[in-house]
Amino acid sequence: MAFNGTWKVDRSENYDKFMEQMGINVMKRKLAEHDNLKITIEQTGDKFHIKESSTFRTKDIDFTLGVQFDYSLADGTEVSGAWEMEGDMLKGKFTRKDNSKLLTTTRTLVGGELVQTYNYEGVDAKRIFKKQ
Ligand SMILES: CCCCCCCCCCCCCC(=O)O
Repeated sequence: MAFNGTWKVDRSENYDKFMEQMGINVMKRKLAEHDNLKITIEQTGDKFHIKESSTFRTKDIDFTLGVQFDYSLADGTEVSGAWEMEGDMLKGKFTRKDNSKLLTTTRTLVGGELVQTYNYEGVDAKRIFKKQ
């Protein structure tokens, strides 16, 4: 499956502003900018297993496309939502449990890189991952 493999973050765009909009304090944002995030994606049909590793934590996540699940962001913010596949793009819609606001995210492959976009309350960001 196209997303399968291990992806290491290479660069980010507007990620600091996005995290600020999320309410993350400046100290945590500075650390998060250099989190060395690595995700391993294993897709089998509509089921995904994700291994996430960063300077903050390692975490295993299992989800099925279209099925809601709970997830804790690295800063502890809890969200609930689901991923859907639309064409070649993964689209995620997650709702924060603390304030019911929507965080949307997409994953797509562009020129051999995995591009993940984020939107929260009008602020967009991107993180671009290279395959290992
Ligand atoms: C603390 C910075 C905010 C980062 C936003 C991350 C949004 C991720 C949404 C849900 C991810 C589910 C698990 C996964 O597919 O990797």
